[in-house]
Amino acid sequence: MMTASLWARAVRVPTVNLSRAAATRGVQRPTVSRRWLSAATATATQEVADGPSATAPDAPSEDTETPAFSTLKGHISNHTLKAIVDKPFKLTNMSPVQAAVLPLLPGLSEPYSADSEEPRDLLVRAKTGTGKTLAFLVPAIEARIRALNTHGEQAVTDAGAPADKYTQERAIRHLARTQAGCLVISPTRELATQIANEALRLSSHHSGFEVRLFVGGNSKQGQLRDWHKGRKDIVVGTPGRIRDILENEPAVREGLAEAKLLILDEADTLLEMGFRDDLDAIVSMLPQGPERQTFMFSATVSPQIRQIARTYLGKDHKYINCVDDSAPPTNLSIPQFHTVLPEEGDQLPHVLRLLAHDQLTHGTKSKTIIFTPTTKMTQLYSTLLRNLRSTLPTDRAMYVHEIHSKLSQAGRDRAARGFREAGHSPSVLVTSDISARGLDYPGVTRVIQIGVPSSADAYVHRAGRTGRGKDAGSGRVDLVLMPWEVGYVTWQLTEMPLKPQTTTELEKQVRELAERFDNDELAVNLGKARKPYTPVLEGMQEQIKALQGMLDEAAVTETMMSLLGYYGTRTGDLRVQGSVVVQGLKNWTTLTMGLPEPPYISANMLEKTGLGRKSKPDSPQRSRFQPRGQPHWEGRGRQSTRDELRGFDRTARRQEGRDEERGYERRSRAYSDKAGRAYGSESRRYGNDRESRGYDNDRESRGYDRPSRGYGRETRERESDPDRD
Ligand SMILES: Nc1ncnc2c1ncn2[C@@H]1O[C@H](COP(=O)(O)OP(=O)(O)OP(=O)(O)O)[C@@H](O)[C@H]1O
Repeated sequence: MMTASLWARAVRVPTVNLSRAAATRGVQRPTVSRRWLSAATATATQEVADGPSATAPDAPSEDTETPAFSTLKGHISNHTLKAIVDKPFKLTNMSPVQAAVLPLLPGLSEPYSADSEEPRDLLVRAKTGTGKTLAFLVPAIEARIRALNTHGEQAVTDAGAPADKYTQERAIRHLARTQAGCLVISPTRELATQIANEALRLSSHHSGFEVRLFVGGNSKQGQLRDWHKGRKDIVVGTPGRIRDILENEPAVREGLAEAKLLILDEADTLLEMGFRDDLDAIVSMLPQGPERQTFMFSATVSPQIRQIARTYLGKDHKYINCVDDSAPPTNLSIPQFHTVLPEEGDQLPHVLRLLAHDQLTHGTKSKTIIFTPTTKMTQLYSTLLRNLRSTLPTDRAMYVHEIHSKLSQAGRDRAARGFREAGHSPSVLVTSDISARGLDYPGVTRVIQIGVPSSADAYVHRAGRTGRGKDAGSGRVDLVLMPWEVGYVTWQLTEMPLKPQTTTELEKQVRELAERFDNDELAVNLGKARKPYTPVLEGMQEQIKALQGMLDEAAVTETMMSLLGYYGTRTGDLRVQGSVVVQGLKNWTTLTMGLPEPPYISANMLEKTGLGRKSKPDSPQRSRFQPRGQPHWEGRGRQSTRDELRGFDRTARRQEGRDEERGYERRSRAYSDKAGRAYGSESRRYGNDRESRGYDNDRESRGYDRPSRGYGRETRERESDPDRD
């Protein structure tokens, strides 16, 4: 359990004012002890909206300890408090963001009144993994309970009977089934599902409380059936699916038209252009402010986003900033390293050594998330790692999961569940940025980022997948860069506490750990790890070489094309010429992936990616490794080869090499046939690999505390539906 000292070390906690209404009812302000347990590394500020970025007048200026949840007694309902301090959460002390938000209750959860002078809308910024979900769900539940009770009491008054329990309960039941209490929007399906489950856990002692989930990728009909059947206390969803349902389902529109609380989690993402249309459409169908209360939460809130946020928030909203702007935005206690590879070919061995280092440090508890820039890269790397498990101490005991947008929703759910519940075997999750925000996988020991992140904020959120909640203070982050990516650290990640680590340093550390492991000197449980490991480590390069001989050329080509697109918009951030990126990626195909020569890149393609004029005719970089000639083995991404060729590369190919294109296509077809025979349907190849089948059977049935109400499991059986998120 997170100790008070850990939270206290992270920030100073601002005191907060109770609403006038609460104060007049004689509710006591929770006591906040004022004591620092150790030197502060950051400060929290609480600002009045539109005011200067200054510490709130009542923020403590001396050492402060975070308050215990028990101090909320009388401010929140006993049932909610029980869920927090007893089962299922069992928490003792509030995190800084919770200490800033929750003492605003009960005033914060009161229905709108024109007389109210307290700000009711919140914009909240707090570091990753510090419990923002609870900080917004507790007020959401409390507001719902309060609204239901008020409605029930009113019904009794209207009926003229002083204590008519039946009338009261009937009125509550009717309201709960017809009007939604709160709408929570999150950018990804996984995060929405996670929030829905947290809401169920937090409301588990409130009899009959129900949470509805609307996300893409799952059957809309099923979600609508659930909607019509049950209560609508809290509704959680992704923007696309919620908009779709609001626009096309009058019953849902009616129910949500009365939702008095709107919560945007990962608000900065939702306020970016990609989601704004959906968001505007949704907001137009909800009650308008000030009747509607709006909360926005994120770990990253830029001044621009703050400006946009004002459009959706009341003029007197409260900005609660628990991040010290003069300190790094990531969790300081997590060691963060960056490695600039001497050459592109060092990428795969370095990543494998990082995994070996993690296993030799954490044993079977090793749990790593690897972020890659694109979906294709995620597919390719997960395949590579699956086939290179034998180079690691735990050999084939390691599970490799993958999550990206090309996977069916059932596959995504299965992978997320498998990784979340991994406990007795080392696990790796290879993922695109779908998993960068909000997801709370317990016990992640390390985050590896291959290539530069899409922004400094993306770095913060990715890094925040480790060192969370009770694990704050543990974990590690590694950023692995190709030689020409170094400028990103200098120019874009200046605020991050990154330390350089060379490939040679890591190599030495892993070698030393391996020797200690072989000599029985490592106090770490590695299960049935292979011993001695040192010879395996020495043979790693050979194994990589052998695998390269079997790699699917088309998969590598497609991955490179996706990387061209990714880096095409980032040459400014990297401070390099487009031609340097192009050459670097060509080197990656030969030196890391072992192609005998780099794939052809058309002028058209270069233009489309913004990487400049037609690159010089391919100047083959000689691979250090084995040339081709061995049978293909698994072609990730092959399915879309023809589509992609049609999309951007085909014209050029037609102009400059019809024969080549025909050959490429022929190889592609031949491969597809072979793949079909070998692996059956695509879904079997991508979703039902051996590992998945292995853990699904026994883990499927487990769930959260209330299996019948947990989200995310039933999706496996349902048809994936191509609706927008
Ligand atoms: N007061 C607390 N003490 C200890 N652990 C807590 C506390 N509050 C929440 N947690 C746990 O901390 C973990 C992270 O919480 P949560 O997912 O809400 O973080 P977050 O701030 O929303 O992170 P992100 O910015 O990545 O979305 C969860 O496992 C949660 O149960």
